[in-house]
Amino acid sequence: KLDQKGSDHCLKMNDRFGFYLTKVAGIDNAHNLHAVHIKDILSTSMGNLQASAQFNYMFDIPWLIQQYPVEFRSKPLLIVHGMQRETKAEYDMAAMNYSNVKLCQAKMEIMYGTHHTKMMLLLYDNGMRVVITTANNIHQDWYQKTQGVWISPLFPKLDKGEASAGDSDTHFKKDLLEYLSAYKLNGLKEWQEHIKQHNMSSAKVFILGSVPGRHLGEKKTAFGHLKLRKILQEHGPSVSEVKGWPVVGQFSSIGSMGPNKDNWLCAEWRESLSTAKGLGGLRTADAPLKLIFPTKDNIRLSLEGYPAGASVPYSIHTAKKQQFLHEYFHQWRAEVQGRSRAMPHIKTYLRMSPDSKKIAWFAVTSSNLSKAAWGALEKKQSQLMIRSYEIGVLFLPQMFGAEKFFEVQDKECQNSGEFPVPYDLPPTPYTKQDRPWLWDIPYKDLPDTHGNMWCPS
Ligand SMILES: O=C(O)c1ccc(Nc2c(-c3ccccc3O)nc3ccccn23)cc1C(=O)O
Repeated sequence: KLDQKGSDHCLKMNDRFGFYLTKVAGIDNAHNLHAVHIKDILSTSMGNLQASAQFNYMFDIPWLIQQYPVEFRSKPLLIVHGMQRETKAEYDMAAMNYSNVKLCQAKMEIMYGTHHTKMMLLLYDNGMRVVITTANNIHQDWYQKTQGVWISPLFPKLDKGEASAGDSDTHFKKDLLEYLSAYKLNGLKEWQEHIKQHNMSSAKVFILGSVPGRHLGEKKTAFGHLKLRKILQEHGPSVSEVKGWPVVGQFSSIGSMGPNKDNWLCAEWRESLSTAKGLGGLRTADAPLKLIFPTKDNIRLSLEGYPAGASVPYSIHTAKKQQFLHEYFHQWRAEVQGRSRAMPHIKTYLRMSPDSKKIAWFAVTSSNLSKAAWGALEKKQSQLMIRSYEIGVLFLPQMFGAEKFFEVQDKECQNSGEFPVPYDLPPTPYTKQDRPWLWDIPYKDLPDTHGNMWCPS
């Protein structure tokens, strides 16, 4: 269905970028025309599935199996997770009911890391697809939230002796293989082989991966925010073109980033996201930073009500150590996509023109605003320490035949060149009364959409 040029005047061209939002229940269906549900991704219209691999943080295994068409439910399924102890045992138990399901536990050797990566590898009889998303493999992540999905083109199988390594200008295949080999898991070897046997030259996005470790030397720029810095240094906009353009970060959780902005956020991290091509030494005036994170009232008045906040785990213990963040906060507003009340679990990052009509690049990823996900430089900046597994994709205009920048799509129907940014630009600052959503304190003053209060135990 996704490759069919629908009759609906808006439907065509929506696979230009391969970037979609998930369907949201309870809003005008006009806002779901370009959106996808997990059942659409796994449907027979996408290919005759032979086997699949599902990378994620949270799994409801029976629910996941139900999302496959009945004829695909007994195909080999590899589940890659990072759970340990009781939760690992729960997953092992749940999988026992399905003889076609195998589990693969990612090694979590650095404290506080998570296996956050949300990715599907789909092997068909005539090729394969890679899908990178922000949604967990549980019902509520695909029900009333704003989530992002990138669906690759169908990558054809390489002929046996085919010379070309089947890679793209963005080194998509090489970077995906480098990411998977970093797990050092025998259980992934067969999928690394499947990827080697397919022609991925049609991939126009860059891979942004994170793998736990202390990455140095050549590997220092292979993952995390230094990978993004490296791509922007080489292929990004020129310094003169984006001088003073704001960096926008949008996410659903926030890690601890030190007592002031210059520890990591407005130094190392913003340095990478505001990188431009050319005169490396030329320090552009610091790029303005706009951070989009739901307010308490965004959550309270959302389609789900306060329970949406269970997926926005920002703790008061962390928040009170970094009040400086507050000045950068902006509300969640997505009138453009009819999703102001569909709380964000998507994570996106972009560089926006001052008039907010253009963007120099766009990234969608599992990475929240945290050192665990993006990495933090250590030992006199000689190594990048990352705690979690993450993956995302970066869109650069020139890879999609756009002149210099992407025009921001400012209404539902997308014209060819416009990029469908999932929320309203420019972002709306918090009011004086607004507070960031904190998930571990009670809210008993005002009821939510369903008339309930929030009393976390
Ligand atoms: O995407 C997201 O915003 C996201 C954010 C955090 C997250 N981890 C997480 C963790 C945790 C466990 C171990 C070490 C670090 C941790 O943060 N404990 C909870 C509890 C409830 C919800 C999430 N929790 C998972 C996701 C996700 O949905 O994948």
